[in-house]
Amino acid sequence: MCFCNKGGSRSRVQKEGLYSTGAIKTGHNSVTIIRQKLSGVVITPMDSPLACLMKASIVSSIYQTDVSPTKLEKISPAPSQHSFGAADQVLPMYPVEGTRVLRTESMRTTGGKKIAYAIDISRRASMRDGGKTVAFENSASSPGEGLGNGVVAPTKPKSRSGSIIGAISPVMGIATPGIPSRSRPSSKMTKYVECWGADKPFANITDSTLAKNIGISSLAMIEQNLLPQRTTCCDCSSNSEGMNSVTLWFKNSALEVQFRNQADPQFKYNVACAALLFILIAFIQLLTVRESIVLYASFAPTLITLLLFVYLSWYDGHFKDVLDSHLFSDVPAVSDYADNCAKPGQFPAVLVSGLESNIQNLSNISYSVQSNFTGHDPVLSYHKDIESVPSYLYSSVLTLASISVFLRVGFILKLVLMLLTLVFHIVMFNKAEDFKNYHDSFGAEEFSILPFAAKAGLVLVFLAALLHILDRQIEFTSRSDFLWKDKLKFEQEEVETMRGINKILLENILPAHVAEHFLTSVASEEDLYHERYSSIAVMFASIPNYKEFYDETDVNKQGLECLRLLNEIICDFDKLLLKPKFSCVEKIKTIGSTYMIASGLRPGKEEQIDANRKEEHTVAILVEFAVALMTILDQINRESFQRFKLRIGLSHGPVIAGVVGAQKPQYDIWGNTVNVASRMDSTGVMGKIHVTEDTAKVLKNAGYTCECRGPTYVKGKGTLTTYFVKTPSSGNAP
Ligand SMILES: Nc1ncnc2c1ncn2[C@@H]1O[C@H](COP(=O)(O)OP(=O)(O)OP(=O)(O)O)[C@@H](O)[C@H]1O
Repeated sequence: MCFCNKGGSRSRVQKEGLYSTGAIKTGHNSVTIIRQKLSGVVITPMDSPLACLMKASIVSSIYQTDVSPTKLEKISPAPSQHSFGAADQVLPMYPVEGTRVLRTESMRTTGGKKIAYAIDISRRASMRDGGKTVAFENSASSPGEGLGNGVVAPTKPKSRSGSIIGAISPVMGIATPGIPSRSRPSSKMTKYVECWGADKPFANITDSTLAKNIGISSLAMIEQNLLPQRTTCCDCSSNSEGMNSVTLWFKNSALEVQFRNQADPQFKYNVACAALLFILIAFIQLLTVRESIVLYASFAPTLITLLLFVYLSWYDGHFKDVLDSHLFSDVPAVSDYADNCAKPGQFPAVLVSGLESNIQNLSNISYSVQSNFTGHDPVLSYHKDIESVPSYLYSSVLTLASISVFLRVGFILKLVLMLLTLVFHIVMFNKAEDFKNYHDSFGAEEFSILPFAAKAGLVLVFLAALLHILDRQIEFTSRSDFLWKDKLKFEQEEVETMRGINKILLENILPAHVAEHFLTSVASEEDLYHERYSSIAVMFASIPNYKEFYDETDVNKQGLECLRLLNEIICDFDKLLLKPKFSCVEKIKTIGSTYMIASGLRPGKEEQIDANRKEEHTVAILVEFAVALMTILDQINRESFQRFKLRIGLSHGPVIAGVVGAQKPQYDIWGNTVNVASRMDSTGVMGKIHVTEDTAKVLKNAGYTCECRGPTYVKGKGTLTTYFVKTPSSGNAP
């Protein structure tokens, strides 16, 4: 096998980001092979500062000394000096810049034979840097020094959960990516886990306790950080974090843009109310003011415009299509209105209120002014005119109120509009002859020193001031609300992440459908979780010669290196489970070096398939899985110079599945089928799939060839006729 990364060469190390190989070979030949392998390693330098630091950490972990990046750079390449001698020989270590990090464990002795194995730790230490790796070649030295002494770089097994937690750790505040935190849980968390009982594991995982706690902490956070301590309009700005004290704009411009672009679901109601108000004011004025063509002409355009905007705001989606397709396709401002109208601070909003407030009043007042010049039968209409003067004031009041209430823009723009309205109205009041007449007729008794126009102006100024204060207060509240929601959204995301982690953790230790049960179950449901299956397939795949490999010596850190290799094997087996084809295969557990799996454990799945076909499928898929396991192990053997072989036992039939345990609940299956499958393994032959007669029948129906083994004594069952399934490796593929 070649480690080269050229062309289509099959390098397991390069294909998968996680690997260490171990090799046990006997005698000098094996060592030579290792040497050949090592000299074929791809040389790829790491050049970034981060890479240098990583190099340093790797080197220091290998040497167990502090190696700085500078020191590392000084290490000269000497690939030609690989030295592999006799098994016990002390070999020098040469860090080779640009080659894969490799360690050659010192030789170990098993059964009088000298054994060596090499461990590639480059991937395990996650030393990848843009596809480049650094390599060190080493061999044995005295115990306690260098690589040859069996000291292993402190690499972490990359578990599924580990990687997941690592991936989400920034959100959760877990510092080390990819490494599950093993720190003691907080007392709150401990109490929470203590609720898990034998009868109800994972209890409370979805109940409201956690949510309540989160809710309380949210409220506390809101009180502390968001809600102003004193919410009077005068000092609200001083308490506002992140807001300009005068304009109340957010200091963060992105947040400001976000705030301004918020959709306003109330907009259409505001437009409708503004239109209604206009119609009412117009109606009142029609009753009080002398009718004339000028009056009607001044109302008409405003009314038409307002009604158009009401229509647009209520039927925006539909009308936008019409606008785009036919009427106003050349007028972007109009055709875009449908999109914009729901956002406060947009042009149409200003226009609506502006039109409504000003045109209507201005037209009325200008009519009043104008009536003095047109001389509309002054004798007859004199009394009517001066009696209608207060209605101008009331209309102005309503105008200011409509600007304040219905106009969905910032309070500053509202203030500007109100000031403009005020100035214009006061000027018109002063010019209107009717106001003077009214003052002469009715206003002389109270504050006669002030003309009625001035009194009206004062009223309007006070009103505008009051409305402005209210506007400011409302805007402050809505901005605080926006900030609050923004922070709450962030916290909500965290809660969602927590839920996600819960789910992932559960799904990592339980089959997905069982995890789902615990995540969604309610307290009233049955306490002990269990399922009965009439026909599932169970498989035990053991590596009998792993026992020979396993050894507890100083060289392999009291068995740690052997365990590392087993972990690699199991991890690779686990990866198979992720294939869609094996989605119905469930890993139950590992027992020592035995891998226990079952298929058909998903209630409700494949219901469309009839019972016989389902049975065939569950058994056949396990055989396929077994073949895949064998292929994987062969590959590992090739790369790590091992001779591991799988011995597989398979059976099918009814089982009962359930979750047992309180603090560490475990999903498991029980029944005669499981016992028999286990016995098929223990009485089986290395490299073969051993099955019962019933299972062999099912497999034959599914198209597999089974070779009768003959009567086999099975403890607890007596003598059974058993079969070996023919697989590609056994020469006769089905
Ligand atoms: N859920 C399970 N997980 C792992 N192994 C199991 C399970 N159920 C049964 N086995 C294994 O199946 C084998 C057969 O079980 P059985 O109950 O027939 O015999 P036993 O007398 O309990 O086992 P032994 O004689 O090996 O001690 C046992 O070795 C047992 O460990």
